[in-house]
Amino acid sequence: MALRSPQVSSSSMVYHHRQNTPMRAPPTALMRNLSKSAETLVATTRCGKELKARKVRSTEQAEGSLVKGSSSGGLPMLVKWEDNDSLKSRSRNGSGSSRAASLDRSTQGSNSALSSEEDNINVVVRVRPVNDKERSIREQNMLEFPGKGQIVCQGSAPGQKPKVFSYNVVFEPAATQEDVLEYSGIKRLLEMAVQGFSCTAFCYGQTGSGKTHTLTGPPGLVESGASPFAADHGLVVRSFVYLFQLLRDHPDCHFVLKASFLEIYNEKVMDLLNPGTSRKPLQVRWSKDSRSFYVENLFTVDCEQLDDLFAVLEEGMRNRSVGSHSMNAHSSRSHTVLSVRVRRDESSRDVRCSTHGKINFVDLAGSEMTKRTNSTGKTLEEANNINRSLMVLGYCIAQLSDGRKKGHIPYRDSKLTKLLADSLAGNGVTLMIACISPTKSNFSETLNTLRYAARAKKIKTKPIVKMDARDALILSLQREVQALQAENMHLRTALHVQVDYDGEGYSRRNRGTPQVSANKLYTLPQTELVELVQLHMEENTALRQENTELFVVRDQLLREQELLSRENERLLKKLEDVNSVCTRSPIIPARPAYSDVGSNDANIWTNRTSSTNSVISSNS
Ligand SMILES: Nc1ncnc2c1ncn2[C@@H]1O[C@H](COP(=O)(O)OP(=O)(O)OP(=O)(O)O)[C@@H](O)[C@H]1O
Repeated sequence: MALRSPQVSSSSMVYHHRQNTPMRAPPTALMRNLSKSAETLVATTRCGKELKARKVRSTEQAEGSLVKGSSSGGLPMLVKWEDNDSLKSRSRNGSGSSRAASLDRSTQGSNSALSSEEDNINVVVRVRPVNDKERSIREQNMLEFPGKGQIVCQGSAPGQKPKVFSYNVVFEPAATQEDVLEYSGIKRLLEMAVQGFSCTAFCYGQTGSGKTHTLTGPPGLVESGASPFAADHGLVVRSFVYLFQLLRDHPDCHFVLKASFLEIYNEKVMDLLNPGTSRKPLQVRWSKDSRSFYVENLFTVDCEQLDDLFAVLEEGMRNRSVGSHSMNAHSSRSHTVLSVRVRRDESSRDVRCSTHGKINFVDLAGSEMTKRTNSTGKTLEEANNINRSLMVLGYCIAQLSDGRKKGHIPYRDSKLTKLLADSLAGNGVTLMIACISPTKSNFSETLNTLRYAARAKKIKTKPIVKMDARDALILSLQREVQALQAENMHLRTALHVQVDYDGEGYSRRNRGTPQVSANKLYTLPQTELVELVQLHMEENTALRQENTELFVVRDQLLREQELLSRENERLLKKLEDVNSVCTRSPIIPARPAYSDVGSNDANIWTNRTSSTNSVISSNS
């Protein structure tokens, strides 16, 4: 197994987060599969930890091709998000246990065909508690939670009607970080990332509404190197722990994890794991192969242990741009994207197949009313850039959610939307966590966020599994061969053609594709792989030809059968005519008949009238 067996059960987990142990070099199995242009770089974090990373010219392009609507052993059937009614919102007293079961269903059906059905973006809302400042000025609470994923916003002016919104789940102010892990649906995303899907969880909302708190906890917690089991840790650390649990549950698979962490600051993409002295921005490019945007030359860290993922998070959190304004002392001044790529190598039958899943955690900078945040100078410039990119995001969401409009979606108008394009309307699985504040002074921003979130709920994506082109080809050819063999067998049986089945396959004249074991397939040189693919293609063609011939024979037989039955009908009709003539004649005996049902001579031809006839003749 490329990945070292993780030790993550809450009781047995060993956590070395603050130790200065260097990360392990990438396993040799991985080295072979990386592009030759990749170079290994070593960076040292501020706490002295080595981040050994591979800088690949095009991380996305090296990832192989897409397989739509196909299945491989172990891929999950896509399950629709639960409807609103089945997911109760978290109550103030902390009850909410019934939701776990309904979300967990998504992991079932692991042998079913992978559907390419559309999937709605899952939208949950988290309401932060009233803070000390708001409490000190006795700010009014504007929100009510009637349950069933609903939020009621009281009218801000007298006589104004309350507005009701509904979502998949609503986390009330009393909800804990653990509740968000359990009931937001993030576990499903992680499970799907392990299965090969591209998944994204992003937090959206106004400044100070709790986005960073939801993802990484209170300010400074991650950087302080707190235990991974600290109650305040956000979704990211909790997801890392859950991810390693999932990997441990698949001992038959090889996993390779790679992580990257970037921020979009003033419309420039910066590498948070390799900030360098000059903070040179990275380019966002379009990949023709994967048909998505990617960041060129992004630092990617091989993560063999849970500890490695924590180091990546900690380093990125130290390097991200944070500022202060009147609404948030630790305000994110950039959008950040933390990505963990999960490569899974699995052997099923004779095929070794690799899937490339991904989980992105996106912490968006909050929208700001610059008047309220009293922004000036640098903070004002940051706020303008943040608001501009969020406006483009909002426009894309509005366009995508309107099923009637099929027009242009302006992804290219900002770096943020370029990088989120695939999550919003592409081939990914997406969770949006809309963060809001409950107080009256934030009312209009809260309404805006709730409207955004309601729109996002209507967006559909079409999740697909990413596989290596070679694996995808061999897998699909083998499936086709199997389907054709089954058809062949069926046709031969129907036509009573002799079939010699030897346990491995049917005895065939020209077919002799070698059965290569899973391990051997992996070690085969390129030339032999090409030969194997060619053999499969030849076998395919031969089976197709034979099946076509069998179909022709079957059609001929069907035609003959039809002719025969017509002839039968004609003869029967003739017999009827003869019989009717006979019954009309007093001297000719009537047609033969079956003997009475139930008599001992059932189904034996008798001629009831023949005895009568003999009587008649004797009488005459
Ligand atoms: N659910 C919560 N429980 C307790 N404290 C919270 C909660 N949500 C937010 N806070 C606190 O409120 C403050 C602001 O939250 P946070 O920095 O996460 O907001 P933000 O939406 O990320 O803001 P910005 O967009 O400006 O970065 C922080 O001190 C945070 O710890």
